[in-house]
Amino acid sequence: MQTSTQTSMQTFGSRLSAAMNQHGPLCVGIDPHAALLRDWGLTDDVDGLREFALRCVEAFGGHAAIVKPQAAFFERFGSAGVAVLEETLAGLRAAGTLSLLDVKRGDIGSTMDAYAAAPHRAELLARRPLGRAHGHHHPRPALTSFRA
Ligand SMILES: O=c1ccn([C@@H]2O[C@H](COP(=O)(O)O)[C@@H](O)[C@H]2O)c(=O)[nH]1
Repeated sequence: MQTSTQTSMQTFGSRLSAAMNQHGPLCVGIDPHAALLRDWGLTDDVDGLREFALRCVEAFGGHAAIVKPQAAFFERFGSAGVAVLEETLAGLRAAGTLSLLDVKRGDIGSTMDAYAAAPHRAELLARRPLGRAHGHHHPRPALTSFRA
């Protein structure tokens, strides 16, 4: 058992390498979009989100090299969703599992839809679109939400 000081003294690369040696080279995504919550028999609200995320922590914590929650699908429920995201990250850390938080604001359609659904209260939001290689569909949900 390592202390947190010993853990923080290791480079991220050496921790990832050790985790991959132990669990294999799999990065598991947590993408709780509305259709997936429904498929799992959960409600598309913050309670359903929390249940989904905690099931993922239970399933993957201690069993995968690294886990990647997609922030968009938590942020769409505002600060309550962000609290679930924090709980998810804390759960992974407690299980000794590395996490990679995906917060890219210029992304594929499904995550841009979720970012656009987040209840921001600003008049404008700065975003950086993906490059041409990823297609041009991504800014549209955000533009639509802010036009409303
Ligand atoms: O180049 C990419 C493409 C997607 N992602 C992330 O993966 C999930 C979406 O996975 P799907 O299998 O398409 O549902 C989402 O979190 C994307 O941000 C990526 O990181 N890089």
